[in-house]
Amino acid sequence: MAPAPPAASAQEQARLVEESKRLAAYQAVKDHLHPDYTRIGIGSGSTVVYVVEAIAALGAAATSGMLFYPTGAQSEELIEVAGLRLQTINKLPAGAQLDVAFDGADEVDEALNLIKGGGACLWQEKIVATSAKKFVCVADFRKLSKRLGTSWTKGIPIEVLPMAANRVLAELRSMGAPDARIRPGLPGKAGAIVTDNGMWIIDAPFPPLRLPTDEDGQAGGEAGIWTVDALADRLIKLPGVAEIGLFHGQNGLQTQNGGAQKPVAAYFGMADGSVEVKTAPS
Ligand SMILES: O=C[C@H](O)[C@H](O)[C@H](O)COP(=O)(O)O
Repeated sequence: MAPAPPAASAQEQARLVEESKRLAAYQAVKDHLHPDYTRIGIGSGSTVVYVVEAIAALGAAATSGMLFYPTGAQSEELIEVAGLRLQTINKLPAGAQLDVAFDGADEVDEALNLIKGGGACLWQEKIVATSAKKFVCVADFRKLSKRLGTSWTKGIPIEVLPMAANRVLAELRSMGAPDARIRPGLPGKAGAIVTDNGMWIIDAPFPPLRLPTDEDGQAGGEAGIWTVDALADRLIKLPGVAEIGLFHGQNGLQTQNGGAQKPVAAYFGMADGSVEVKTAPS
């Protein structure tokens, strides 16, 4: 039997991950940013950096007629530094939609449900994604998963009003996430992390979330086992919860108030240099 190939060094692994993010972003922009688009949503995180890079690389002649809508302080800065035209989602005329929104994810399941908020951005991301005619997800190979909560085990990020955080924590623990905790601030910041919206984040690790097609696909919280939709519907109703990092429901354009939380397509940069595209079931 041939000896197993040596494991990639940490440095090589990090390079692979960055390269796969870049590949996914460039492909997603190529496929989904049409030249006649005028309103583009830009998400948050390290993968979106490459989305903005890919858009800026098209040149001013291609992008000068486009307005870019951020999902927080980081993407606002990315847009400005790239020389793209910044606009706020609050200025979107009534009844109008973004042509497309690009964003990353922490985990994507086979039905294109997402966990988001690993970088403490999720509320504005959900507003921008659901304001778009089509939402496109960009990610690296580590994010591709059969069920949410399998590879992203830090928990579902939940944005909460600080004065209600302990009440929400108690609810989450009784719902099947005994290790739910308030996310601490980064080094140099005492106390909890504070979001762009002045809220805190609770990370709630639940057992992997089921899909309706699973054998136990009706799981509604018995013994802490949930489907994505049942858990999301319960979480968003907890008093004190501002928004949740589960993007779920239907794919594609759906309501009169906006589009879907789930992407129409998810682009994954793979370790072998290819890009795998998963599209929403019609
Ligand atoms: O809070 C952060 C956002 O939801 C990000 O889009 C998500 O965490 C993915 O980030 P990254 O592209 O850095 O993995």
